[in-house]
Amino acid sequence: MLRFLTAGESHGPALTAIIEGLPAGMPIDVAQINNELARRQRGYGRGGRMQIEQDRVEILSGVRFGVTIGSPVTLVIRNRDWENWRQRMDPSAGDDTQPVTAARPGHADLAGAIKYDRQDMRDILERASARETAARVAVGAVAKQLLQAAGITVISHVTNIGGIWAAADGIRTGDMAAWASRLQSSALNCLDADAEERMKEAIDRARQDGDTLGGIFEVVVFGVFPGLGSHVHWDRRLDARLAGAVMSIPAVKGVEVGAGFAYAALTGSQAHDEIFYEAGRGYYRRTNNAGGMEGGISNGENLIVRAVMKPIPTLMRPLASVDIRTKQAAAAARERSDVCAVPAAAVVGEAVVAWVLAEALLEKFGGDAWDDLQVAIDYYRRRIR
Ligand SMILES: Cc1cc2nc3c(=O)[nH]c(=O)nc-3n(C[C@H](O)[C@H](O)[C@H](O)COP(=O)(O)O)c2cc1C
Ligand SMILES: C=C(O[C@@H]1CC(C(=O)O)=C[C@@H](OP(=O)(O)O)[C@H]1O)C(=O)O
Repeated sequence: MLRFLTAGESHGPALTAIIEGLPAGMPIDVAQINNELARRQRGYGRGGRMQIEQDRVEILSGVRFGVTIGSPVTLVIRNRDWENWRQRMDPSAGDDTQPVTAARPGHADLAGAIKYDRQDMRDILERASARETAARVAVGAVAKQLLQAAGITVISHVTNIGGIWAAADGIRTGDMAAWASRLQSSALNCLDADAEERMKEAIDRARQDGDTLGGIFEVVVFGVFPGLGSHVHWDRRLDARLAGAVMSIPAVKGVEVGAGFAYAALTGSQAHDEIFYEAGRGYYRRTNNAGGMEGGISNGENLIVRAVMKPIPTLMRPLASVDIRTKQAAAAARERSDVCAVPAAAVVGEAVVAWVLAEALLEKFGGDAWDDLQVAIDYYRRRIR
């Protein structure tokens, strides 16, 4: 069984992840993990924190000479900002003279303070912060390396920021490598250069107004063979597991698979992807409204998962709130913050999708030893050809 936990506060010393259940003998490329961490830090509209951090992973266990040995793998990402927060975040001593008491609508502050009986909402926001997604991207980067060996690649792109749509339909069927290299040069992880300019202007306007923006990103998975996930029980359905994983990204409020909510306006004959067969190629579809999954099982087409991110809750022109000490009206707390983080959320989306697929892959093929896994995948590929 493949599983992971993360720990760490946003302004604490470090983020930590422990991955258990990786096959022994799997090569781990640290540079590739760091590349994913750097991708998550990019994106027009991010705040001052990303100028401070230069996320890099350290591996503390489970790997020798670049290869897994079957024991739990510990990943650590140190917070450079910790030096500036020691006084207020030290685990053993210190005293915060600036408690956060005016809850930000849209953040975890108030609900978390009530639930955990905290008078300083920093005790909540430090862990609710999407800083945690750096650890998940490191974990996802390891999952991506596992998937690579099976020929599966996960990419993402931004389709909407602040209501501005980017044209990008071709990516769902085209050449993955070409899309990936085009996305590399985009400030917003977006394929439509005109839309990107308008999105950047909208982000500038929001920043000037003390406001924030959300948007939509899409994750596309190339090279998936049929048979990951299962129809036999609710918690084995691949679509359900992917939706849950993507919904767990802070600020994600909706997830679609394939045609998603557009299905409402289609008839059955328009909606479903007709089945064809060609010797050598096998079964295939000319459309992919299903987003590569039927009955909770991958069907061999590209996986397509979209998610909407709500606007960032911390506003420089704060909304009305209440001070939890006095119960008097107060402007919501202001902290250094992003104006828009949809491109970063898209990279996190790739990571969580990669993780779910890695889990499903090992469930299907077993995962004690790297070479056993390759043999099992090769056999299966031959069988379904
Ligand atoms: C990559 C990323 C960066 C984020 N940056 C900020 C930020 O700078 N300020 C903020 O208030 N919220 C930010 N958020 C959103 C909050 O973390 C999120 O809204 C909060 O944890 C409440 O959770 P919920 O929106 O899922 O209810 C970010 C989210 C992501 C995915
Ligand atoms: C630190 C990250 O994102 C943070 C997510 C976040 C939030 O409230 O979710 C608030 C901001 O943190 P800070 O208050 O330190 O500026 C973001 O920068 C990161 O993505 O690595």
